[in-house]
Amino acid sequence: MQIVDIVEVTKPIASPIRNAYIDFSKMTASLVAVVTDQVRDGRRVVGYGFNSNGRYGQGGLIRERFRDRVLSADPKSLINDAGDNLDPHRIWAAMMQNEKPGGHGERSVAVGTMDMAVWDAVAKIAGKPLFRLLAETYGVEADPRVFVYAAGGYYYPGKDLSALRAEMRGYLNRGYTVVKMKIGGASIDEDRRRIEAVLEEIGNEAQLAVDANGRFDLETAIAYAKMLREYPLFWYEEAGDPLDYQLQAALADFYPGPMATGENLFSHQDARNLLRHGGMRPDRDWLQFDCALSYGLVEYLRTLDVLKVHGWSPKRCIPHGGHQMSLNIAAGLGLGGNESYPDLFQPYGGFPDSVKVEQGYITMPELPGIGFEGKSDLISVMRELAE
Ligand SMILES: O=C([O-])CC(=O)C(=O)O
Ligand SMILES: [Mg+2]
Repeated sequence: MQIVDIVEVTKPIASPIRNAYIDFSKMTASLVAVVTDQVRDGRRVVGYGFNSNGRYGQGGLIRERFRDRVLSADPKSLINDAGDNLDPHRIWAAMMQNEKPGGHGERSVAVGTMDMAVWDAVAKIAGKPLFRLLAETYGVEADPRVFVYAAGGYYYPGKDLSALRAEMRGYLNRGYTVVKMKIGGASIDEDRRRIEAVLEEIGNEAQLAVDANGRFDLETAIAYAKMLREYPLFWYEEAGDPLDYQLQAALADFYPGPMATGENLFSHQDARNLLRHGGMRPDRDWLQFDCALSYGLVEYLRTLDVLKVHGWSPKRCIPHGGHQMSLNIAAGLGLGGNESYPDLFQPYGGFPDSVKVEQGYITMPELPGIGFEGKSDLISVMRELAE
C-alpha cells in the first residue's frame, strides 16, 4: 500500500467582500489530491483536501518541500502497525522532517491541506465515514448531529442595512439559528446600526455573533465591548491581534458575555499560550482553531490534548473554516459545532447535497471518507485534479 502521487492546484475563491482586515478580491485556495495505489468499490482511492479561506493557496510550499518528503519516504514507513492503512501521524512526521519548531508562518496551511487529503484517503481505505473512524479510534461516541452557524454579514460595496437584513433572513429561512456578521470595518456608530438592524430582523428566531477579525487595539476593543455588552450576542470574536493574549485577557473585565478566538493560531503551542495567558473562560468562551490552517488533524489532536490539560471541554470548540473536515471532527470527537458560509467560498465549503440544516443542526451522511463525494460541485472539481 502506498501513496503514488500528490497533486496541488491553486484555485481562485475571490469575492468582492471585505472584513475589518482584508478584502477577498484576490483570495485563493490550494486543492490537493493524495493518490494511492488502493482500489475500493472499483475506484482508485484518492484523498482530497483544501485550505480554508482567509489564508492563500500554498502551492509553492507544497511543491517545493512537503510533497517530495512524502513521496520520497520509504512507503513502508508511512503505514500503520497493522499494515492495513496509511498512518496520518507517520505521514505528518515525514512532511515535518527538517522543520524547526516555532515561527509557524504559513507552512501550517500547506501541511494542514495535505493532512486533510491524507485523512480522507485513510477513511476511504477503511471504508468508513471519517467521523466514525475517529470516534472508534479515540474511544468517543460519535454524534452525527452537528450544530452549525451561518457566517456572513461582510462589508460589501453598496450593501445597505436592508441588504444585510435580507442576507440574515436568508440564513434563517435555510434553518440556521445562529448567524454571524463582521464588525470593525466601519465606525462604531455605523456598526451599532448594523447590529441593531440585524437583531431587529432575527428577533427571537436566532442569535447573532460578531467578528472583528483582529482589528482592534485594546482601547477600541474595550469601546466595542461596552457597546456590544448591551446586546445578547452569541459571541464577540477576535477583537484584537490573534497573538495579543494580554489584550484578550484584559477584555474579559469589560465583556461578561461569551468571546471567541483562535482561527489564526496555527499550532498546539500557540493554542496553549492562548489558554495559559489569554484569560479565556472555559464556562462560556469559544475556541475556533481550524485544522486546515494549522497543520491538520494530527496537530489538532495535540491541541485537544492541550485543552484537556487546561480543563477545557472539546464542546467549547467551534472551528473556523466551514469545511466538511471539521464537521467530521465535530461529529467524531465531540466538538461543539462548526462554522458554515452558506453563500461564500463555493464549491469548497458547505455540506453534501442531501444535507439540510434543521433548527441549527445538520446530520452527517454515512459517506466513506470526509464526504466530498456527496457534494456534486465539489467532487467534480476534485476529480479534475486527480482520480
Ligand atoms: O473573514 C474571514 O477571514 C473569515 C472569518 O474570520 C470567520 O469566518 O470567522
Ligand atoms: Mg473570524
